[in-house]
Amino acid sequence: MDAPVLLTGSEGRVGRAIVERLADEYDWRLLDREPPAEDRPGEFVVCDITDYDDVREAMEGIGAVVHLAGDPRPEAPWDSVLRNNIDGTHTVLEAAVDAGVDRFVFASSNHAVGAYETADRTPDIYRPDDGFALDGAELPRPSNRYGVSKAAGETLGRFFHDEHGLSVACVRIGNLTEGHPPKDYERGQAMWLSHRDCAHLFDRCLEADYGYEIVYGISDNDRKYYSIERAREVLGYDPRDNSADYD
Ligand SMILES: NC(=O)C1=CN([C@@H]2O[C@H](COP(=O)(O)OP(=O)(O)OC[C@H]3O[C@@H](n4cnc5c(N)ncnc54)[C@H](O)[C@@H]3O)[C@@H](O)[C@H]2O)C=CC1
Ligand SMILES: O=C1O[C@H](COP(=O)(O)O)[C@@H](O)[C@H](O)[C@H]1O
Repeated sequence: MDAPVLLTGSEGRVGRAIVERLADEYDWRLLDREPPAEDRPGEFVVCDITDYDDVREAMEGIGAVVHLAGDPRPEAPWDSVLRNNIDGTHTVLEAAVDAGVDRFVFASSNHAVGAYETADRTPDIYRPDDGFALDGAELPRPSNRYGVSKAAGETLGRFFHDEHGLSVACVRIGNLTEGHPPKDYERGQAMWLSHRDCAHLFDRCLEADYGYEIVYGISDNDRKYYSIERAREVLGYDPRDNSADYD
């Protein structure tokens, strides 16, 4: 990717995991409603993603967008996810297409499919050797309003791909935890995403060729019940971490 990459939500957990590891790989333009707490590579834009004019200006000359900005709380109230996650994502997509951006990588979530974790399936699905698996082709089944907003973002991406030819990758991120998987939390261990694999996965989303994809953003955990085969096949994702290595 030779053109600059716009990453929204850069001051958050996922944004920092990506940019810290890929600082020299791309010409970054970082965006957040909060100013940077410390030096960041490239340019920095402080604006709210719901402000079309500001976002459109930030898109000038951009080749690809990594869209992370939003309310990440599973318990977030409807007014917040409606504004930040749904209207905000629509605004970023519209500004990207208007600016001629080629590629859009969207931070979706495990909560877009959380309701597949039914009482009869859990906790067994969080353990190795259980046969249940999701592969990204299944319908969304949100477990809360936040998950609804993430499923809406995926569908917005599908529309902008079909309508405008934008390459779109939706990454259903599991549980990003630095240094080791969550402790004493089987769900978190099943869907752990290490910082190293997170940066690698988003790097592949910026480099691979695809039209519209939904993939799972997790490390290669023995406990996983999300398949990462599509990410391997289409993106060349090759995770190096496994939550079982920390048992
Ligand atoms: N951390 C995780 O394990 C997971 C994160 N995700 C998703 O990844 C994305 C990033 O998550 P985190 O980094 O953990 O969240 P975070 O809360 O640490 O970072 C989000 C960043 O977005 C910014 N932001 C929020 N609303 C904004 C707006 N309207 N305009 C401009 N900036 C805005 C915030 O200032 C913050 O710096 C989110 O979309 C979240 O839903 C999905 C699954 C798991
Ligand atoms: O989408 C997200 O999911 C992770 C994992 O969900 P959890 O309910 O098992 O914690 C969550 O940690 C993160 O904050 C959220 O954005």
